[in-house]
Amino acid sequence: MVVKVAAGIIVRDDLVFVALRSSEQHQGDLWEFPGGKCEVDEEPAHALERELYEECGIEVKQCTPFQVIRHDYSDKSVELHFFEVSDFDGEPHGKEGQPVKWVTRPELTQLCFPEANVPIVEALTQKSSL
Ligand SMILES: Nc1nc2c([nH]c(=O)n2[C@H]2C[C@H](O)[C@@H](COP(=O)(O)OP(=O)(O)OP(=O)(O)O)O2)c(=O)[nH]1
Ligand SMILES: [Mg+2]
Repeated sequence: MVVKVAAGIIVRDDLVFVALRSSEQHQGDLWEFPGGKCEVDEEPAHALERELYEECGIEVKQCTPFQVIRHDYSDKSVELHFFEVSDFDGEPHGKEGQPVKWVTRPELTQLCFPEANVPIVEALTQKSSL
């Protein structure tokens, strides 16, 4: 079974917002682009809006599909729908108590992300602008 996930690359002023997954979560203690699993029959864009409100307290105003990545971890297969989130209402924060930070794109390469995120970090650090 493949788990469908929506994740948001929240950008503002050339900074990207990232959150730390808790140790209890799958791929725990690694940095992530906030998001979560799509519910049954839920479109990824809708899941993105729902998850970013639940986890970061923002309302997405503008988002663009960025990349879809299918990845098989040893214990789980995921299909990650990444979106660029370029406009939103509210100030992103760790609404569920998770550590969060804004980083420059070069700084993304210094952080430990789940394996599936490697192509995303590469794309974000190679492009001159998102
Ligand atoms: N949100 C997010 N998940 C990622 C990223 N990279 C990556 O491999 N994943 C994986 C880890 C998980 O297996 C899955 C996302 O699940 P999640 O734990 O965020 O789901 P959720 O927010 O619905 O959490 P929960 O209700 O099950 O606790 O996708 C990423 O950048 N962001
Ligand atoms: Mg989540």
